Amino acid sequence: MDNQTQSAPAQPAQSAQPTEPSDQTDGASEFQMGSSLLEPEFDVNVKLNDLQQDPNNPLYSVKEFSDLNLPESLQKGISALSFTKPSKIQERALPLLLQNPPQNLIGQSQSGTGKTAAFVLNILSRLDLTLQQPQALVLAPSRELARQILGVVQVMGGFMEGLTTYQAVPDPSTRGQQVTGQVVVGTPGTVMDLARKKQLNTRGMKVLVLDEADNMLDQQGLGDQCKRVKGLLPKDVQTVLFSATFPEEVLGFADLFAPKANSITLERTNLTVKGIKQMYLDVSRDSDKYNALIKFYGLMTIASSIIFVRRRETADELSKRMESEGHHVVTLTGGLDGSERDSVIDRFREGKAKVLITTNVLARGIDVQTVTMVINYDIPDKPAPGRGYVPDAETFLHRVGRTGRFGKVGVALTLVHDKRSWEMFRSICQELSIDPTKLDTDDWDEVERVVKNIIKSGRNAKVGGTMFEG
Ligand SMILES: Nc1ncnc2c1ncn2[C@@H]1O[C@H](COP(=O)(O)OP(=O)(O)OP(=O)(O)O)[C@@H](O)[C@H]1O
Repeated sequence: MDNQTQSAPAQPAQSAQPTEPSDQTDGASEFQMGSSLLEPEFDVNVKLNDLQQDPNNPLYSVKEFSDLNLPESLQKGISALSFTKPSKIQERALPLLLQNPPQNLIGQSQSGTGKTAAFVLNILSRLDLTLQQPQALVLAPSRELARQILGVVQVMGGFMEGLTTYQAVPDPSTRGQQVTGQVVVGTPGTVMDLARKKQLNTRGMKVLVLDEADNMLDQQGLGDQCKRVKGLLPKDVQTVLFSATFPEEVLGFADLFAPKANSITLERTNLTVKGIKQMYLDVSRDSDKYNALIKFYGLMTIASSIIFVRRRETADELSKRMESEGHHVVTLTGGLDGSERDSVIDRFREGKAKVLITTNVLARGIDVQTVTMVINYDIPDKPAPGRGYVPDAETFLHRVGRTGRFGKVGVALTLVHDKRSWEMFRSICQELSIDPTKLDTDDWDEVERVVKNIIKSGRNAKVGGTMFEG
């Protein structure tokens, strides 16, 4: 597979993933939406329309895409994706991003609200298609996210004659290749490597985007790489940082990374997505978590589900055990090589695999619209100087945000098994103002009924309308 692609007019570019225009931008095909449990297209659009009329909803906007002064080719790209109206972040960020001279932006919006399209439209509208050189760079924390973003660039830019892209993720088949793609999307390590080997010319770069920016700047290794990459770009590069979370301490260095940026931020109490129904199961021992998981297998396969664990080893053990008992699952961890990872995520997107076990490597950004259930098999934690490991509310929010995308509903189920895990979960819920529903392990039929009902409802009918009270 070639990392460098050129798009033909009126035809989305070829990429690592098929990129047919559909409302699933990541290359997943329509058939995934065909489950009898999912609503007819018409109902889905009517409900999305309702959500977009509600000023309290993150998908609300007063404007139409046609009000945003985008070139016709991009309007066509938007239509190819079946987007009818912008979301709040798209409506607010695009005018700020598109103004000249270009200004930096720090943009925050809940998971699944369309941040990718906001920064991709800005990039595409700033390209000079007559120049065959890198002009925009997007950095993402994982290979899978970089590939997904590239897919959006290619579909959205599918009507721009001569658009070229480059996927900068580790790939032995492209060793030594000179990068000529106008839009480069990759992980910081590979991008730095390409620049060091002079395969990537950074002098013509006009836009730099950090997706999942808080994560990229916060982690020591990644943050250093991002800073080094930025140091290679022209001084006046437009720097754009996007994430669903920007903890206070990160906003400090975000300002240094994107000086004088316009900013769109959210109140801490407003971070959660209302369509994601939060539930938990209280089991008595660590070993009972497995049995609880197995009880959920049927519900997990109604559409697609992701199970998050803390360690690669747990992912491997769980998958071996589940497979040996006849449950079909796939696993994606940093322990696999690049082509294996590509094949796992592609199968999951295509609906060929319905249950994915993974670590935090896929906690952020991944957009697979059929995911109706996220399971926190282990509660996310992070190291804190002098305090050991503490609950990680940001990662929790990103993990559960793999469901409930763009107004859809989803279930987030967290397993607690002892005092410590209970306290960690409680602290996360408090921090995020989540009021989870306890599922009763004595009545599995009821659990099944409740969860099925949520999954069946497809779209969150109205903001604030909770399925469970108390
Ligand atoms: N205006 C729109 N109308 C309809 N669907 C949209 C619109 N904008 C984006 N989407 C769809 O919404 C889904 C979520 O978008 P996206 O992945 O950009 O979310 P995000 O805000 O980046 O989420 P995360 O914080 O999890 O990375 C995608 O499937 C995308 O195609």
